[in-house]
Amino acid sequence: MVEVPDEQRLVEWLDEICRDVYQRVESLDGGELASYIPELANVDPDRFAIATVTVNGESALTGDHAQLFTIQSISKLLLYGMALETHGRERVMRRAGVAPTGDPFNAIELDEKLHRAPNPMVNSGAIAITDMVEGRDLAERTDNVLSLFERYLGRRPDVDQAVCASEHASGHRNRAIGYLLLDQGIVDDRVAETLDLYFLQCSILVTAADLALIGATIANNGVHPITGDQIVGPKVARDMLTVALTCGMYDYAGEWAYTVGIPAKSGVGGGLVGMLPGVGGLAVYSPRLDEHGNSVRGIRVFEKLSRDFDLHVFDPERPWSPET
Ligand SMILES: NC(=O)CC[C@H](N)C(=O)O
Repeated sequence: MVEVPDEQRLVEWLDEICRDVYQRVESLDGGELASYIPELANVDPDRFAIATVTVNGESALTGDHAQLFTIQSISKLLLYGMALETHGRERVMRRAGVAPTGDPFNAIELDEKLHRAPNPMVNSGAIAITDMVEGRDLAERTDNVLSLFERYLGRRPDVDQAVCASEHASGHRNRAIGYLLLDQGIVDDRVAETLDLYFLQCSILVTAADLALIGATIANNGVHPITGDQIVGPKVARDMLTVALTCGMYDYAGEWAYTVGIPAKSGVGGGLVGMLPGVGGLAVYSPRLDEHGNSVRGIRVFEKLSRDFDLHVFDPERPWSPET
């Protein structure tokens, strides 16, 4: 059983283990920058950050933790939480189920029997969920999304306009998904606007430290570790964690749940955030991706930490299991 220090020394310990794993993983230079959205290839491939924030709001930050990058698919998790809060589980479930697909995140795929997207973490489900953002027009709906992020981050985030324009220019597959959702009666008849909003949410700029804070909030039953605000209800946080564990890593989700066992969400911008329930959030930024669209170094950091410290949520030796 791994010995973890008490609350006072926890953050120092986290700092130490993150610095150590950072050094061990830094030399890994496999993977490619995402280029199907051309603007995403314009980042420094060597950037690397590891950030942790505990449920008490303490943080340990290593490497390029203040570097901004686009959140991409990690936004899907936050929007899913907002949809559950605003519309309730039943209405959300009518649009997106909770079945992992085993297919790439941008597969043009619907559950034809149930007339819904497979899950909210792949593009079809995410677009169906973004369609649920309330507001009379794009400006109002954008404002709602940015306000949601503001509650998690403690500041209103910026949007990378170049990436957003690039997504817009190259997003034909997402457009195809949007219109398929309309054809199936899953979304409302404002697909072009909803896609604009989806491109925008993916282009929101965050740091690894921001992601760790988001993770810590979700891991803390939806209570923000610093402001103490209830950002999402505990049941919604539970649903977010569950879907993150089963679907958060796209077609790598099964292997991820099996080997790493930490609810997590990745994005093609190179961000990866994991939630350790009751403990905190752990985030990595490194933009070189594997064939699934997950950060290569990000995966390695989580694999090592999970293995070395028994962090799998079902690990009987887990240092922070409820009974300890
Ligand atoms: N996996 C991702 O991060 C995908 C998000 C990206 N904006 C897309 O829609 O293709």
